[in-house]
Amino acid sequence: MKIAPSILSADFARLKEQVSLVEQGGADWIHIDVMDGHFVPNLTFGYNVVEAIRPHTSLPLDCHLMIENPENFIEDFAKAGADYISIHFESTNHIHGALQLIRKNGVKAGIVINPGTSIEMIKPVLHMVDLVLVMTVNPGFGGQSFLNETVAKISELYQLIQKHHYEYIIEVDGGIVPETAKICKEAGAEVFVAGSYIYGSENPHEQITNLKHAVN
Ligand SMILES: O=C(CO)[C@@H](O)[C@H](O)COP(=O)(O)O
Ligand SMILES: [Co+2]
Repeated sequence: MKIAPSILSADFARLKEQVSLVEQGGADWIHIDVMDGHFVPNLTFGYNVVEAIRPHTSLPLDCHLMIENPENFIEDFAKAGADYISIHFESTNHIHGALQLIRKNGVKAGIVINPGTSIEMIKPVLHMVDLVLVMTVNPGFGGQSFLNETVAKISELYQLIQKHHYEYIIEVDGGIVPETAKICKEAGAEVFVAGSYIYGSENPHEQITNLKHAVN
């Protein structure tokens, strides 16, 4: 089980320290939310932030691209030091090619499924991903409430791994606190993204420990 703090809720003026803080607190991955103001109604940062963070942590950098036509930036994120690049099914007309391009650049490939997207849509690419990121809120903002109706999708994705021997792991993102993390873990999730629960606290270390206890 892996805990992936999302720097979306970190203090951007002290990003280097904020990344070290969660690394020392037991985080397993660093989750990086990239938003373009088109695919989602919010704007964050680009691959230059990945490049800036890379020398300051040994943890895998998990890049969640909420951008239109992500294929245009995959090489840049790979060169910047991304370990995982996850793209939304709806963000490109060429999902198959974009996922191929991620792996071609030596990076692990993830597909992201929105609360309103059915598993049926992503079935044709499940054999070619290392990760399926299940959005447990609508993408675009931190601090939203967990959507219970997304849990059935985690279970379905987990059953598909058993049935077809797929190699992906399941990550959940949005509204993750110990209670919701436990529900997702029981459904088959292995990676738990948390932004406001960790960085919104005076004691991020304690919050990471709470999440670990809930899922281990
Ligand atoms: O991708 C996103 C939001 O679009 C997330 O990664 C958020 O950063 C999660 O924030 P919390 O719900 O944990 O506050
Ligand atoms: Co995210």
